Amino acid sequence: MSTSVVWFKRDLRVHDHAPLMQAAARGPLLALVVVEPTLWAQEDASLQHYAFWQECVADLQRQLQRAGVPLHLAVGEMVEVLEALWSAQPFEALFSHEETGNATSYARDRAVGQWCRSRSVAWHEFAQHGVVRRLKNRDHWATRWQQHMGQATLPAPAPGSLRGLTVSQDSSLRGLTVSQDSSLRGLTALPEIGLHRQTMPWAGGPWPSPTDLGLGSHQPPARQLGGRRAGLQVLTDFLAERCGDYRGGISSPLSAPSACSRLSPYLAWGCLGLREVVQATQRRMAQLSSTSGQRQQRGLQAFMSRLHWHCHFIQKLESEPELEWRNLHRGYDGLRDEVADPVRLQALMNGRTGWPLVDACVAMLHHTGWLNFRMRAMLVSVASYALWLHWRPVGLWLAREFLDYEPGIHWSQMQMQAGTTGINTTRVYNPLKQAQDHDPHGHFVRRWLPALRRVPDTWLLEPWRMPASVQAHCGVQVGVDIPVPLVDLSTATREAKARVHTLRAQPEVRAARAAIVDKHGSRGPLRDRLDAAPGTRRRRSSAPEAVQQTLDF
Ligand SMILES: Cc1cc2nc3c(=O)[nH]c(=O)nc-3n(C[C@H](O)[C@H](O)[C@H](O)COP(=O)(O)OP(=O)(O)OC[C@H]3O[C@@H](n4cnc5c(N)ncnc54)[C@H](O)[C@@H]3O)c2cc1C
Repeated sequence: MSTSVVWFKRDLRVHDHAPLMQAAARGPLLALVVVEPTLWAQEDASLQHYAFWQECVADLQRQLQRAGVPLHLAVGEMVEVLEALWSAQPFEALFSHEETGNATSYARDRAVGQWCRSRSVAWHEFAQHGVVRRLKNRDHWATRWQQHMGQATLPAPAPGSLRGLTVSQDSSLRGLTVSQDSSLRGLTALPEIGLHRQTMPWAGGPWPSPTDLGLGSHQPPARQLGGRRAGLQVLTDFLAERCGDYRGGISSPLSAPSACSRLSPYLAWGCLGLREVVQATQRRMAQLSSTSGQRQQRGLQAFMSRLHWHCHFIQKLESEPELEWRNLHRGYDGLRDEVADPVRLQALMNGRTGWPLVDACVAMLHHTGWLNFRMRAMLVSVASYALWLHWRPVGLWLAREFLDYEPGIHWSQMQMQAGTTGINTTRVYNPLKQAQDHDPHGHFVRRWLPALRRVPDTWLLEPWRMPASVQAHCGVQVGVDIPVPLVDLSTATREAKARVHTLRAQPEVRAARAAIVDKHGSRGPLRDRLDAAPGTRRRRSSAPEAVQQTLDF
């Protein structure tokens, strides 16, 4: 019999949780979540993530309590927490899922590995989805994904079945220190650190306040609620009904909020395991009759391909952690200035670019914490081409705005949409064309931008062009109620595309593609589908460069 600590990170559930079950099979365990101030102080973290995380942790605590053990909350840097725990109650093993996180969590994991070796604690890490650690290239990756998803899911521990590890003296854990790195954003003094075992809710107790963690004050008023219970409701509802609208409904920002599954935050924080979602989807597909359930069947097939993409994109960051902050294809270094033009960046972040669909998307995102894929891609495309902003500062802002921020998907997608991977088709979304296609009657822009409610239909696409007489008639002033775009959209985009294409055509830039395809490109029949935007039509051509140049403008 041996004693273990089970460390919950972005896997906040007890179902299909290999670390928990393996630790339980060996003996008593201590279930642990940690508020790590350095992680929360990073520029990609925001208050909505913290609030959602707290809701997930509260739900996890209920799940563990049912299984017979309390959930322990510690506040501090992970190595210091482990050291304090170990001093109070030595343990032999640490169990957790592998995490493909940002540079800070990666460095933290390396430090934890070192600490474990120094204390002869065995660290057992388990794959949480189809991402493969230490992968050399993408050959056979899709087959491995299928195998992983096909394995039986682990049940939740039976009620009262887990044995807890008792820590003798909470007081002996006091006095942990927090990194005082002055570069940390707004980190102020933290409350006394220790190991706490109060029952939920922990309000006013050991949770550090958002201010303590430097997390700002904005919460999207209509964000999704955290926790497994909420995640299961969303899954059930999607599989039962909403999946019928998936195909055809996911591109328009009007239909997408209900046509999309809305599972992303629950997958990002691990309240639901990817394998259980894959298997629930397969079961539902088998249940649906081939005649009456055809629409839903087709929706679920398309949805399944996205579940595949989930891991395909996270794998990129797992295999190349640097893509979080530098171009995947180094030939694109220097293309855009890493220091963003502050006026353009602010206009984008404040939803004041002047292009109605762009500004409406920013307003919706700020209110809900969510946006559908096509609108995310359009935002990044406008930022990267028309506004010529580097993907890194734009990506940091969006990471904070997306409730479902998942570093592997996020940074891979940011680079793909900004055209710096070197292997993907350049996709430039024209926000005016997108508005015509996906919001032809202006319902979406009028919902999110009140000033446009008074603008006549004729001027809805380009309201800044309204003649003075029309402005006076509808009581909307261009330059005050409606911003004037900072650049001429078609000229700026044309110039941006020309710059990218000139660079791409250089022999050394072309030559470097092969190595990137080998490491990151999808293989076989999935190859094109995996990297394509949903609903994007592709030009058929056998010449790779011709495929690369396909433009959606
Ligand atoms: C610039 C940019 C940044 C993005 N950042 C994130 C992010 O931080 N976190 C995140 O989960 N998704 C991200 N996406 C992908 C996608 O937009 C979201 O997964 C999706 O909108 C979430 O809504 P949903 O769960 O209803 O999606 P659904 O369409 O119902 O898809 C189900 C699940 O499949 C996965 N998925 C769907 N689309 C993609 C995709 N294109 N690439 C990889 N996985 C996908 C997600 O896990 C999603 O929850 C980003 C896309 C872009 C263009």
